[in-house]
Amino acid sequence: MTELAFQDQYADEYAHCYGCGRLNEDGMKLKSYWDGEETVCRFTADPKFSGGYPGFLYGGMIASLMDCHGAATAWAAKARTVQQEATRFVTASLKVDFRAPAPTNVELEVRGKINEIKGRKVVVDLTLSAAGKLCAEGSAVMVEIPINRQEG
Ligand SMILES: CCCCCCCCCCCCCC(=O)SCCNC(=O)CCNC(=O)[C@H](O)C(C)(C)COP(=O)(O)OP(=O)(O)OC[C@H]1O[C@@H](n2cnc3c(N)ncnc32)[C@H](O)[C@@H]1OP(=O)(O)O
Repeated sequence: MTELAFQDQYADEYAHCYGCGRLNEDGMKLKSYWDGEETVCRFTADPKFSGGYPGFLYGGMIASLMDCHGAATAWAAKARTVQQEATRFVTASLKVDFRAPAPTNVELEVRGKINEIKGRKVVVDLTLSAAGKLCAEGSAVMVEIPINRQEG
């Protein structure tokens, strides 16, 4: 059985994100899934995304991976909790602590854990690891777009 990624279940109008939109031809097309009570997203970064030193990822990309996986985790958490499809979550706040350099050309694992669900807000705790080593951790406040937001 092939499990559908969270991002592949977004409505078309919300599927254009550079990080995770399935309809963005130039994007990274990140995919997030449930793993028990946590969520997981795996991604191997091309060396062109290096930071100041060859072989290691630049910080903006680390934040981007955590951001997109956080938004997808919020979407899935809402869908699982209220048994009703959510619209799309946008990032209100993203905090990242960089604990160790993250390598390029190595599969990275981004994990999400629901910290709080309150109304349209979902707070997600996030980690990013490489070969079991923690490289970054943080949290994101994600807010669901109201259905009529685009019309206003
Ligand atoms: C950007 C959307 C455009 C239109 C949609 C087109 C589709 C796009 C689809 C793709 C999108 C692209 C995806 C991307 O690229 S997401 C990356 C970029 N992110 C954005 O562009 C988002 C810009 N910001 C906003 O649009 C608004 O500020 C949002 C929607 C986030 C909240 O404003 P809104 O007035 O709606 O909500 P609220 O004020 O009632 O707050 C609700 C709850 O959240 C809490 N909170 C809020 N901010 C913060 C904060 N900084 N720290 C901590 N908490 C914060 C707040 O206390 C409250 O919680 P509580 O007090 O009840 O506990």
